Formats: sequence, structure tokens, C-alpha cells
Amino acid sequence: MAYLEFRNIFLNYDQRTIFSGFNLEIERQEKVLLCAPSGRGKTSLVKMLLGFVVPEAGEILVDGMRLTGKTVNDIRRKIAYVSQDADIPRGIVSEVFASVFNFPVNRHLSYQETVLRDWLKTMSLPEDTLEKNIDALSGGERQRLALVLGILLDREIWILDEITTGLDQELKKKMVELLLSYDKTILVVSHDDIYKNQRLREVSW
Ligand SMILES: Nc1ncnc2c1ncn2[C@@H]1O[C@H](COP(=O)(O)OP(=O)(O)OP(=O)(O)O)[C@@H](O)[C@H]1O
Repeated sequence: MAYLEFRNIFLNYDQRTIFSGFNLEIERQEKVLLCAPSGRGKTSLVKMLLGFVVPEAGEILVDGMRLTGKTVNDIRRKIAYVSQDADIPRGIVSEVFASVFNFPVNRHLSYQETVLRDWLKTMSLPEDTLEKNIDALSGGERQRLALVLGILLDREIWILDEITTGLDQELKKKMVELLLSYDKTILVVSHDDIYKNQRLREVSW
């Protein structure tokens, strides 16, 4: 059985059909590039997986669990979602990270600021980022920080929605290499050619 499965999904917005009998199976630790043309429903698909958008019909299964109102929180806990708006909590970076790892759901993870410092270097972020307010970071810096947060949360499934927008080529390449090195199930939503012809399964519709 596949690790993630969209089974016979139907989704409409108002009168418009976005999915009509859509199927997709993803294996554990598979890296998938969702690269359908704009407007085909890539973001809607990941929102369905997170339970933020509910399809008219069809089933979504995660690790053998059917997504329902009862299981949605358990399923969300398996997922790190990094979006283009990099919606991480607001505040001073070091404090935000400390507080996120203090949430009951994340308390089993051992978090230390030195680890974050190392990640800032890896992501070519200035060391003083720690003392900055998240609102004062550039969009690209915020994206990279959101990715670091996603990595440190150590969830099984990563959804990365347009996370390389605005980065330079070198950093993008580094990012792709990094993602491929993890034994996680990763869904990348992107139009960026940087992900093409890599070790990602390209899925379009
Ligand atoms: N809440 C909503 N209400 C109505 N229409 C919506 C809603 N969300 C998305 N849509 C429409 O559904 C279609 C699919 O949107 P979605 O964002 O899922 O596509 P996408 O493939 O991710 O697009 P892009 O690559 O441009 O980001 C689009 O035409 C969009 O305008």
C-alpha cells in the first residue's frame, strides 16, 4: 500500500471543476515534484492533504489512515508545510524557534540554539538573523528560515510550496541537493526548472 494516496478525488470551486476522479500514489520517502501548469490545483492538492480543503468526493490516505475530521490532527502532525508565504510565527527569530519547540506536540524533540546557528550558515543566512524580527527579514530569508524550521521539526512528510522563489541559482541547487539527501517523503510544488531532471518523480496533470 502506498504511503500517501489520493483516491478518486473530485473538487469544485463554485461551478469550476478542479479535480474529477484524480488519483495519485506516493511511496514512503519518495520525492515528488508537482509541476502541473498554473491553476490546475497543485496548492489545492496539498491543502486537501492537510485537511484545509475538503474534496466533494474521494479519499485521502496517509500511512494507512483515512483523512477525516477525527484523524486530521494526527495527520497534520506528520507534516511540515513550508509555503511561499513562509507563514511562521512572528517575533524575534531565536525566541520564535524556542517557543515552537516548547509546544507540547514538539517537546519530544531536543532543540538547541547552536543547531539553528549551524543551519543559518548552511542556508547562507547572516548570523545576526537570530536577533532579528521575522518581519524584518526579506522574503527569501524568511523562506529559508521556514525550511530550517520544517527540517528541525523532523516530520515524516514535507510539503514545500514554491520555496525557491527569489533565491539565486547556487542557493537553489544547494537546496535541491539538501532535500534529496533526506529520507523523508517530500512533495515539492514548483514551476522552477531547477527541480527538473533530478531524482524527483515529476507529476503533472
Ligand atoms: N478558495 C478558492 N475559491 C475559489 N477558487 C479557488 C480557490 N482556491 C483556488 N481556486 C482556483 O482554483 C484553481 C486552482 O488553484 P491552485 O492554487 O490549487 O492551483 P495551482 O496549480 O497551485 O496554481 P499556481 O501554480 O498558479 O499556484 C485556480 O484557478 C484558483 O484560482
